[in-house]
Amino acid sequence: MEPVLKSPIPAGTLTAIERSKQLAAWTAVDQHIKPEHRVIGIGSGSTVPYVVERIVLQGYEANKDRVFIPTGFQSKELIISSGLGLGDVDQYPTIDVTIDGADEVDLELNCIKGGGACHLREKVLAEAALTFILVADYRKNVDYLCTNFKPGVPIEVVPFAYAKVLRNLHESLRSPNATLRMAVAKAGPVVTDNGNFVIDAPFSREDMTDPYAIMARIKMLTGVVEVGLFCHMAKAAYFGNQDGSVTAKWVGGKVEQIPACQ
Ligand SMILES: O=C(CO)[C@H](O)[C@H](O)COP(=O)(O)O
Repeated sequence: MEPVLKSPIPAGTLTAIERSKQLAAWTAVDQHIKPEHRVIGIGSGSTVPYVVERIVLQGYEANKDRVFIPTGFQSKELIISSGLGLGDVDQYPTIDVTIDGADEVDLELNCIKGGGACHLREKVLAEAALTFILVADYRKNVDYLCTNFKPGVPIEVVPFAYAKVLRNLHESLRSPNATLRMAVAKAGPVVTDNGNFVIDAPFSREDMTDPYAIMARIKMLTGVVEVGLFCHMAKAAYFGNQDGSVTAKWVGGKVEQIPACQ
């Protein structure tokens, strides 16, 4: 039987923010996950379940020969519970399309990622992808990074180096408020899927005019595993808006307003 293209979530039960995440995710899937795509990267966060929701709605025939690569524990569980085929990036180092969320996206499609502490695997899957697409709600659509997302740039570090990297950030990299991310329902720091810690480092507007430069400097600090600044990687970013439309920003500067899909 052909799938019915509608959300399994009853209409009207989503908040405005959740609806905007869903709109972005659905539009990105409709535009970028095509029948010929066999290996698909699935990002992390609260927007990505809507990506998987729309992929599932493409139906059994479309999905039966596909492999889905997760960026962490959450997306692995999502892939399995949705009945999709699971693979890993060491088996599939070339991915057709990766779709992922973002904490903030600037005019040039540079973005902050790692709000969910998954940015190491997320960056590997973004780099492995022939096409990397971002999906987010309207709050993430900014001109400069660190505008609305106040925690700053997530930096994954090996545990024994965290104090040294914090000192480097405070003293040499102009991020005096960089802090170790603490867990909420556990005493002590957040531990990533890779067994590492995360530092959140806010940067000034001046530094965020050239996020690649600051990313390169942070990456050079010994003990840093990965930086949650993804520069010059995304082909397009989709933002769900409060009025039901979707804004698509493309690499090169083109901006489109897309009516909501049904
Ligand atoms: O980078 C991420 C996880 O490491 C997420 O993609 C990012 O935090 C966005 O999440 P959400 O869709 O919940 O806003």
